[in-house]
Amino acid sequence: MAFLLGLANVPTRNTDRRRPLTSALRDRGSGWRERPAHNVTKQVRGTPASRTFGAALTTMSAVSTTTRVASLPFAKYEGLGNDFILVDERHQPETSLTPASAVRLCDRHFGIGADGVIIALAPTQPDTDLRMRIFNSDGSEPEMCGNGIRCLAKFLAETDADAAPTRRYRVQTLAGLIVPELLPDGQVCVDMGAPVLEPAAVPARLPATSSFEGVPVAVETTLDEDTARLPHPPATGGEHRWQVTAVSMGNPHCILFVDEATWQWADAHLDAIGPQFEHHPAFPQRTNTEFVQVCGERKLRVLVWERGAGRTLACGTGACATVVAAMLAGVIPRTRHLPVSGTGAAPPPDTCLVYLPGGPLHIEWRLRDQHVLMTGPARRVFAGEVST
Ligand SMILES: N[C@@H](CCC[C@H](N)C(=O)O)C(=O)O
Repeated sequence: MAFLLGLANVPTRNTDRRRPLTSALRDRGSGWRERPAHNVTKQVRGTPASRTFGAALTTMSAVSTTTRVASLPFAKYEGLGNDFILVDERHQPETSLTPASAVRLCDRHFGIGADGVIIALAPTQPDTDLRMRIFNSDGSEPEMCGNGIRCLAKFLAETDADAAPTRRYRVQTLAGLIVPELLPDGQVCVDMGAPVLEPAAVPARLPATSSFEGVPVAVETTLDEDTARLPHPPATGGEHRWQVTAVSMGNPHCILFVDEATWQWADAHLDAIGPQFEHHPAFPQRTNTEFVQVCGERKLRVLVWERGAGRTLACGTGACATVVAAMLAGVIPRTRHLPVSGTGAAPPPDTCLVYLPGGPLHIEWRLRDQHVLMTGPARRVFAGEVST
């Protein structure tokens, strides 16, 4: 409540000089209404009576200033419409924010509005530049966030006014070391590490149906357990069985390859069916869910329901997990390009285009080390200060 009062009383200061805050908010449709700024100055210029009233307001404002809790500088970024509040706390090893404050900041009506809050902290491991923590908009803490880490890299470079044409950051996350790199064209390429495929490690209570390099994997496994409770597209007459592939990119993903009609049905009913997959007993730590349609050679169209955030416009870890699942399931080929001696030609990478509602991501599942590389945009929307 203290936060809400603070937010109502204190005009947010737009520290991004390039753009007025209110126009940025209006443009992005953030749902944050423009509040009248302190109009005390106007009132003190009126009649003696209103001058007194104005003076009283000034005092009230001063009182609320002294009782107000800390003001938190932030910047809001988006990666394909997956939006985050970025906070720089690299001067300390632990964050001052709590899951509850993250929920309030992410609120699209009473807060700044975002899918999550990302905090940059001092590193606690050698050979790393910083530690990242992230809270989903429901206050839960995921292990990783693909779009978020691109936003983090841009935020760090812009905060530090880093003019270097390329910049790599070695970021400590709950999913291990992740390395985003700013490219000269403004995009960010992230080495997301290798996927985790063993069902127990995803974690998913699903039987292994196949193996990949000696590791058991749950590929296109029927969600038998509780199938009756899951919704079914009407066209299937209730006989539909959901086939899922479980992949972790540090965080769990449940990937479903569906036809056009089912994709459209899932899109129309996502708010109802998303939570049923997210909380399905086969995923003991809940799951992100991707409904995927193959829409061309090495092109996938993905609808996302995120654990802890609901429907989002994009999910970077989801796009990576989807490409891994598609190659494991043989939905798209994984070409074993071996360098041909003598030609000198570099083998074409196993790259896919993943179309999310907010736009496309380039994803490569690299043969050399099984790492997944994700390339896409990240952009500052506005910056300001908010009382917490
Ligand atoms: N949008 C993110 C994923 C954020 C975390 C996710 N909601 C979870 O709980 O695992 C991305 O771009 O990867």
